[in-house]
Amino acid sequence: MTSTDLRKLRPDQWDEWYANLELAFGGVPESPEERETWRALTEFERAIAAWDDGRIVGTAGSFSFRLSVPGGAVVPTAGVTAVSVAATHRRRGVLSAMMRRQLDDVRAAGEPLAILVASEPAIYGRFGYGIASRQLRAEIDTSRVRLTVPPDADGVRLREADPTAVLDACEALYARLVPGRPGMLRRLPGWERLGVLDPESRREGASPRRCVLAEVDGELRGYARFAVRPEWDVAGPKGTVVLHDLEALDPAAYGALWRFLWGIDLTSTLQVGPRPVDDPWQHMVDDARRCGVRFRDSLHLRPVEVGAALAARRYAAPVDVVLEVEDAFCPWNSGRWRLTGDASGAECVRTEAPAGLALTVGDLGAAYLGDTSLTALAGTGRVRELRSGALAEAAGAFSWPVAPWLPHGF
Ligand SMILES: CC(=O)SCCNC(=O)CCNC(=O)[C@H](O)C(C)(C)COP(=O)(O)OP(=O)(O)OC[C@H]1O[C@@H](n2cnc3c(N)ncnc32)[C@H](O)[C@@H]1OP(=O)(O)O
Repeated sequence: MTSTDLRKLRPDQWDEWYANLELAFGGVPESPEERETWRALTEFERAIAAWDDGRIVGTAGSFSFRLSVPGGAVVPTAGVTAVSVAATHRRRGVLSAMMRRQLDDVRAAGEPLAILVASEPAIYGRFGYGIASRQLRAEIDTSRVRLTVPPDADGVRLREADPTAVLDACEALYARLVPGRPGMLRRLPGWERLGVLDPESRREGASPRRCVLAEVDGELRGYARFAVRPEWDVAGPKGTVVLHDLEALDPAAYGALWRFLWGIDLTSTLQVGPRPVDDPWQHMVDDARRCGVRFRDSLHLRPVEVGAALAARRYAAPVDVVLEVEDAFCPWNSGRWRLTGDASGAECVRTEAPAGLALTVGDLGAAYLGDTSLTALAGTGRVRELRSGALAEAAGAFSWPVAPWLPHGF
């Protein structure tokens, strides 16, 4: 397939475009509520359709996000989405052609980063994406595991509310947290709807979504959206609390919300996720083994413009290192870059100076948000130290005290 078969999507072609995507994901149609949400969020200027014989056989799109990066900046970022190729046209290079077009477009738009959530992690490494954040999931036996919350959690008032009625207030609280946690997205209007998108087909026997607010002196300090899946056996109740999302501004509200979820009557399991890998509740329990904690890849990130991407974040320690970057898919990034920076600012410019560290653009993407250590990547042999001391210096600088986390897919 050649790039001439790729065209920008027109609004009247959305149904066919989306049907290709649904078929590639198994063919179970989404609910009208889900379809409407995604149609409304589609940015047609950024959506690609691959055509063959008058039919759409490939889809790809992207959202214009702003991604929170270490240090608090929110950076223009392409959120790659809706990638599919018809089963009849697989493994003929349709995906490769769409990725080529898309990354060229992202570069032309001046966005230094591209991110995605992969259906299968093996797909995107060849296009220069690295795994930049992980997510935690847990299945906690709340009948056995004890939770200890800070004493001031007693001063937090909890109140249940209709999730849709309090959506704006919850979104305003979420927005306050974005700069403090790399990997979160500054959401455009409309994206907050994901928090209450709750089709019955996805509930798996659980209740409609509920929302509990944590307030102190009438001020919103946190919220949790959750559902309850009731279940009974001969021994009695053994229901499950399904936590969808939880945000809090301080430890008191955070503790009060977790204690509430832990203690809902007639339940003995709390299903959690996706959460940050450094979620503090893990240090508030007396038996971490009965919490069924699992981790998996979350955000895949690709520096589209290495210089602008590295200059946009801050560094945990002073760094002055020349990086020899290898980027086979976007060769404009290949070559040597001098990165200087610290916690207050950074610069990354082309240089002819000898390199201290050699790495691929995918490994740079993996390290970018501070989750993947350059030292660990050096252990794979892919990151190579060319100047003594450069690895320790760069690894310390790229690390970050708050783990990156993407709260929701897209
Ligand atoms: C961000 C998102 O939207 S993630 C969603 C991705 N979509 C899906 O998973 C839906 C189901 N799958 C599909 O639609 C298709 O199989 C796709 C999009 C994954 C691949 O499309 P194709 O057109 O077949 O890929 P293409 O022919 O361009 O393959 C390019 C390379 O990727 C490899 N590749 C393709 N799919 C996979 C996969 N699932 N796992 C591992 N490697 C893969 C190919 O083998 C090829 O390798 P090569 O360059 O070494 O020869």
